[in-house]
Amino acid sequence: MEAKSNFVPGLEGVIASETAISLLDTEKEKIVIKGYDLIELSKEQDYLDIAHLLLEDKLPDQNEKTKLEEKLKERYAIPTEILDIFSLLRKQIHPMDGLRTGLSALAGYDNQIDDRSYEADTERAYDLLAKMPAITVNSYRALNGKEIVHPHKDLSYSANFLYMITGEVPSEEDAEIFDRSLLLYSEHEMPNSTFTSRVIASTNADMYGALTGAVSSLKGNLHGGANEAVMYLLQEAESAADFEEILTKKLYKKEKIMGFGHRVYMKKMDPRAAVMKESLKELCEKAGDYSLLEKCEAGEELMKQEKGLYPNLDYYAAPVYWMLGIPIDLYTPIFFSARTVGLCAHVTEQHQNNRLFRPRVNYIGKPYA
Ligand SMILES: CC(=O)SCCNC(=O)CCNC(=O)[C@H](O)C(C)(C)COP(=O)(O)OP(=O)(O)OC[C@H]1O[C@@H](n2cnc3c(N)ncnc32)[C@H](O)[C@@H]1OP(=O)(O)O
Ligand SMILES: O=C([O-])CC(=O)C(=O)O
Repeated sequence: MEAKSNFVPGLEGVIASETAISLLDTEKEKIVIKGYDLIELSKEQDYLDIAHLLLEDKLPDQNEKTKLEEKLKERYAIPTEILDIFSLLRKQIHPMDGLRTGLSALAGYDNQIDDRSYEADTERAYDLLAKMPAITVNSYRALNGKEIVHPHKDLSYSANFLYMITGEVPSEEDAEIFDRSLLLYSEHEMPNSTFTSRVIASTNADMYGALTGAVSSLKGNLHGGANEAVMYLLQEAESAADFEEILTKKLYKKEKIMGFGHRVYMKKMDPRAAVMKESLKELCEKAGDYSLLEKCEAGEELMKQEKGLYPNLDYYAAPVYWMLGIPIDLYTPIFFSARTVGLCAHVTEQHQNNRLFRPRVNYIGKPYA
């Protein structure tokens, strides 16, 4: 029997790809995006700056930024047939499944679907970036029996996205915080969903197929689905003390606590979570209600003491979304929507420098002759 000795469960630490897009540099404690530190970028830049950086390899100047905003606004609308498809979906499904269907159906409207050139993939990425808010929000609305909502072109990209979600033009502060969350979710090296999209793209499959697979990956609660799970958990508790008790019981039963731990930052707090925690503080201060922050901090302290585990981005993005008035079952679709641009960059890179992913196995089945 052929023995394979280099098996690593979950491919932990295995280098799966070469990339010029991003790196989690654990020694320097930086999330590197195209040579920049994502946390530093989050202080001065907005989500569309990062989108430009990811797709064009440079931060935009004012002229490029204006052009990008105009280009996206021209492409905001999604085909009416896709809106019809949303209305036919079974109402019980999760909005991530609605989003997946809409994204998959978009492939039918791409007249250059067989073109894998850098230029065609980049244009496709802009198209997807432009259309994700309408797909995300309108699939959710159709599942909830609500009228479709059209983009508000006088608003910025993120303010419009939040407006489409809540139905109200957001304050400048709320739009900024929402934008920051999109920026933090935009790209993160090689998580399961990015790996999935690159594996699919490596067969020469198109960008829509690769991203549709990534939606399925990101929906799982060990990945993007954790942000919704965190909010349901926080809702179970009436106070910080109550939250500690709930978590203690779960730990006793050896259950995993959503929003804690990370394959790469296992023994440290995800730096993105620290930024979202500050945003949560701002929102609590504005509301004059610190109860959610108190629960989160109590959970953070308990998990540090009991398990030596720290919050990941989902732990603090969830209460921020709650304070922004976002329905819980949109949290994971928003994460995916924000990640679209990073995924598109990876699919484009994979198409440009491709070798089919086709690993081997360690056979542990019945003996054979
Ligand atoms: C933005 C994002 O997508 S970030 C990820 C969001 N996902 C979550 O928050 C889900 C909760 N967290 C987890 O399940 C994990 O920490 C993951 C999936 C993120 C990383 O998983 P892995 O690297 O495979 O670590 P693994 O699951 O093997 O955990 C190692 C140990 O820590 C424990 N552990 C890890 N995370 C947690 C947690 N959230 N709660 C309780 N225990 C945990 C495990 O039980 C395990 O303990 P053991 O060795 O005694 O069995
Ligand atoms: O990197 C990971 O494994 C998961 C994660 O935090 C992300 O996708 O943002």
